[in-house]
Amino acid sequence: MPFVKARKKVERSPTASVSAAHVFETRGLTKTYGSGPSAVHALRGVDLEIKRGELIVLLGPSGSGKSTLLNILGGIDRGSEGEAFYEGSCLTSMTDRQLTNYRRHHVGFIFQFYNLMPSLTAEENVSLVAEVADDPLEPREALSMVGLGERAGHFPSELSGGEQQRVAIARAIAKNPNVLFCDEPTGALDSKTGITVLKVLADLNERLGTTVLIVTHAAATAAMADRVMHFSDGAIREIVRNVTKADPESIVW
Ligand SMILES: Nc1ncnc2c1ncn2[C@@H]1O[C@H](COP(=O)(O)OP(=O)(O)OP(=O)(O)O)[C@@H](O)[C@H]1O
Repeated sequence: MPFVKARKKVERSPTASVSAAHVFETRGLTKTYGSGPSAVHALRGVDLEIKRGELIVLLGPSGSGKSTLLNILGGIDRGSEGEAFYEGSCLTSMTDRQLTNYRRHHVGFIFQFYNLMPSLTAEENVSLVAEVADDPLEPREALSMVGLGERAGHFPSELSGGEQQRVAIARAIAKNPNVLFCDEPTGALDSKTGITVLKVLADLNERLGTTVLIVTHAAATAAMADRVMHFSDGAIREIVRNVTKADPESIVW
């Protein structure tokens, strides 16, 4: 029986809220950069619903809007029109302070480049983030969860690319977030190391019930998802539900 975390309460935005049946919901979400003839329509009216504990993979060509959606759901960016809800609270109308709180206490980010501090050990890198969270995991516990408990005292330069990415994952999960946003988490890794990293993400999703969203160009990753959202030209063209989730190790790359 997987251990499912108690959900933390998000600070309510003063405006509309929907029922919190889903961890995320968007309605007619658009994002336009610039204006006039040079405007870029990164999102053209996205409607989606994501349930708690789902593992979602977002696929699509370069420039189709995947990272833009991830950044808006993660509170890094704001939509132009439409609405995005987290646990029933409207992200699109939160103040900057509320969005900062949301990012700090509810979400973890993993990017292609690990952005570890080179002068700090793995444990110190994880501690930095855990210090600002309100219900953090012990840094060593987070490192153990990604299989690096024995490497806590090592510096990034002493770790392989895959190990550094696992430290970055430990740093993200040490906040004990409800949602993990992963933007090309295996983009800088060879396929074997990438599979190790994907396995860690699948394991966290399974064991902690953390909702995981993965943006990737590696189409084979789709097999490990509950649902796959296919993007094209700023819109979701198709959503495919997998009957069974594949173990990342069984995926043929
Ligand atoms: N800050 C910005 N200013 C102007 N245009 C932007 C900005 N950020 C993104 N865009 C544009 O928005 C569109 C969607 O970008 P986005 O990064 O979401 O695509 P993506 O599907 O994640 O692409 P990739 O797979 O290459 O990362 C692209 O045309 C991009 O150039």
